[in-house]
Amino acid sequence: MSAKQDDRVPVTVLTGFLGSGKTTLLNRILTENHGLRIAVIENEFGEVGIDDALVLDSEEEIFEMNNGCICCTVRGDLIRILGALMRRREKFDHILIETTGLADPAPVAQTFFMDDEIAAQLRLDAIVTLVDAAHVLPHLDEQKPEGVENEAVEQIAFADRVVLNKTDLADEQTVAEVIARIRGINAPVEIIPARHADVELSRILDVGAFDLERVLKDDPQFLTETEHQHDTSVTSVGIEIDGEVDEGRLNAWLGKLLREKGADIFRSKGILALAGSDRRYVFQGVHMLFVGENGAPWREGEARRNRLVFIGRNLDREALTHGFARCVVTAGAAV
Ligand SMILES: Nc1nc2c(ncn2[C@@H]2O[C@H](COP(=O)(O)OP(=O)(O)OP(=O)(O)O)[C@@H](O)[C@H]2O)c(=O)[nH]1
Repeated sequence: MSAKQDDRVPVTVLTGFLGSGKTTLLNRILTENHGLRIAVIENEFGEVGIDDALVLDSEEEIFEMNNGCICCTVRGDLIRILGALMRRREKFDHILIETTGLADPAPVAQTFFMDDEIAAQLRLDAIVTLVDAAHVLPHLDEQKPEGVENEAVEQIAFADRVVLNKTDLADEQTVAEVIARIRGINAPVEIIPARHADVELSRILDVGAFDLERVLKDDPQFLTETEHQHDTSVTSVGIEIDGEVDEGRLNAWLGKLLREKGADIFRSKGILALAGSDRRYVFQGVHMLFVGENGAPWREGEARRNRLVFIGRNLDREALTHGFARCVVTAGAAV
């Protein structure tokens, strides 16, 4: 049966390492005029959830799963949300699942084959993996302890489509090297180069690309494997402090921090209240690169609460919390 004859609801799994551009692609999908009604399930890694504020307002239904990783601890929640969606299946045409940057897509994909009720109503359409052309190589090269998987490699191995994103940040030689590495992990995968995840949606949505036979050939245990081990050396530090932030101090602190520790700080993001501004300030960092921009205005009477998260290795919670607290100029209580 071809994907077009199959009347089950197609599901796209968006995966890719921390900071590779999943939310950017999600926002593109949510704002583009494709006529599809999409239900979105979002899973975020980090003690403090930021992505809910980064996903653009849209008509679509969005379910957040922030208290664990979709590929293990909250898989039960995923099944429950899918179950609830199936009971209202006439309300949407497509389901999109954004995994955390540290998720192994295999257990998420398994969900669509191991639960009979789900398998009868939903069809895994494709695993779409975002790859950050500028930052992926060191993550692919990381040596992990025995038995611990390399998530960046797994995400590419399981991809039905790779969106090779951030080609604006990498030179030609690096892009060619990244493509060769992707081919080495997953030879037949379609690779779509992109900037700011500007992909033609017809190349990634409703493409009928997930191929269970191919997966079983590469990984005969796919349908039976239940155990996998995460790299527990990657952790997160979340900070929530009320008050207003001095922009000069913030830039000096964050600039120095990411210059010195950017190899270990894989990802940073935050929603901040800058002194003198009535709009939220959104900052996003991937290793040493960071950008800040104004977001939506604070609502009347809303507490100016700064929320930040750092994800990486060897994070010094106290130094990060104190460093940020020194950028806050009006009195606030650390939470
Ligand atoms: N220069 C450049 N920046 C990009 C591109 N795509 C995304 N970004 C920026 O990279 C940062 C991370 O992008 P996100 O879409 O939040 O990445 P993500 O994969 O959702 O990140 P996690 O939440 O950590 O999993 C943001 O500041 C984006 O604006 C690109 O192609 N080029």
